[in-house]
Amino acid sequence: MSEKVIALGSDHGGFHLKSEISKYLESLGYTVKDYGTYSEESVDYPEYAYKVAVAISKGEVERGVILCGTGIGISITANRFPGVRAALCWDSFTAKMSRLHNNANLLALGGRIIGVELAKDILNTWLNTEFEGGRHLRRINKIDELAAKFWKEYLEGNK
Ligand SMILES: O=C(CO)[C@H](O)[C@H](O)COP(=O)(O)O
Repeated sequence: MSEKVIALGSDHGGFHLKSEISKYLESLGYTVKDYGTYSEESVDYPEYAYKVAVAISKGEVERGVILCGTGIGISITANRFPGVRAALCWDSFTAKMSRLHNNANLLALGGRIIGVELAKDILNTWLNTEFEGGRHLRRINKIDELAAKFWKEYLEGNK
């Protein structure tokens, strides 16, 4: 597993920007693992969020970029999976904070909102900002701890 591998996934609404991001990442020396979709034909974003989120959750890839028309649906879906921290960002400040404080392992973008040059700016900041740790580590650990607690109690209550 390498930091230099970036997973990509989108629906049709994010397909165009995903293609541009893929070329840009390769030009920067990253290896792109593209989980689709591969055309502008209409598809359902949860399927592509699932593919990328599972790869992150299982530790097959460390970081990735997911896109739909707004970035909302694909990030909502990805955040259902353990260990996934998908951040919907719209400028370099939100991208920077998503790394510093949230250790976001998925960057979510709106393909119908963000232009190519802005996306490159966001991506550069996101790829090159390290997690601060400290109090933020305690907080991000609580995300999965509380979700696991909920599911344990829920499943025990339904036995
Ligand atoms: O942004 C999205 C989800 O948050 C989708 O890309 C969007 O809903 C797709 O819409 P349509 O089927 O009308 O192309």
